Amino acid sequence: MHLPIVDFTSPTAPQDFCKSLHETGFGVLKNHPLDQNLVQGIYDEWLAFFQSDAKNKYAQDPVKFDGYFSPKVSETAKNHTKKDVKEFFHIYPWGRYPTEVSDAARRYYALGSHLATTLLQWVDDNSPPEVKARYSMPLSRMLEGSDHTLLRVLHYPPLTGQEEPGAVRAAAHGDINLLTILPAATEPGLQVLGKDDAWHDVPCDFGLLIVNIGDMLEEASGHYFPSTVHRVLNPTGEAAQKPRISLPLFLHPVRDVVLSERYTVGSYFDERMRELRGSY
Ligand SMILES: O=C(O)CCC(=O)C(=O)O
Ligand SMILES: [Fe+2]
Repeated sequence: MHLPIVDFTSPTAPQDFCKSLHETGFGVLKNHPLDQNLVQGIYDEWLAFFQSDAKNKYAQDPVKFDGYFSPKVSETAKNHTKKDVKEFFHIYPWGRYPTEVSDAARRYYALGSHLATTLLQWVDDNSPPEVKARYSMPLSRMLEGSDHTLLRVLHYPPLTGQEEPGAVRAAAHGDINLLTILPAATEPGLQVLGKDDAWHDVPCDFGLLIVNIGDMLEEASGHYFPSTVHRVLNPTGEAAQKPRISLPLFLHPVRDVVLSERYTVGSYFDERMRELRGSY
């Protein structure tokens, strides 16, 4: 499996990027407009936040889904039984936001959402006519007026050796949403499952932006754009002593957007949530 690095500023970027999304479910961009200093600043201040007790003031709301998810309540991926070795904070525009950090993550949320609109326009423009005919509205408009888009700040703590056997940083899963954008994390570890059934490292040089198709866009495109399974492996050797921070932005349309003949965004999401609960 080949994951090409597409130069955002190249005249052929939209086509190259969408070819990669179609063939692998992933697209990797360099020279993109999201400011690296902003991303680095978020990594630094949120690592300090996760290393402090302040996080416990923001315990997650089980209904609204915002706030701090400790390793004890962290996710179990679909069809897995062990909890991932991670903790995270969910940022929504209407949700809680720690006073201990600057507004950088909020600014990133807005910039990332704006870039996602451009990328969805690229996807729309480069969908074959029979795929495009399936979309109930232009893809870039699917995010309009939505406050369901989620910025997740993830902290994978250094390994202690006390982890439950078989538990990993992020077990193999597909993302539920439309599209995910993810700046290269502070450490490697992200892998994607190829059509060859083998795991491949996703390029992780600092400054790259990784974009992947979620289940909702797979459904809306009649599977032309695949939502590819990915995972984050536990590091070994010296790297096991290092924390890892990552910052996925999960783009979510409003609930009444029609994805396909079978699903709206709302009915799709509810079904996936029921399945997830069933797997606990
Ligand atoms: O931490 C990463 O690199 C990826 C995280 C991820 O796939 C997720 O949270 O859905
Ligand atoms: Fe993911």
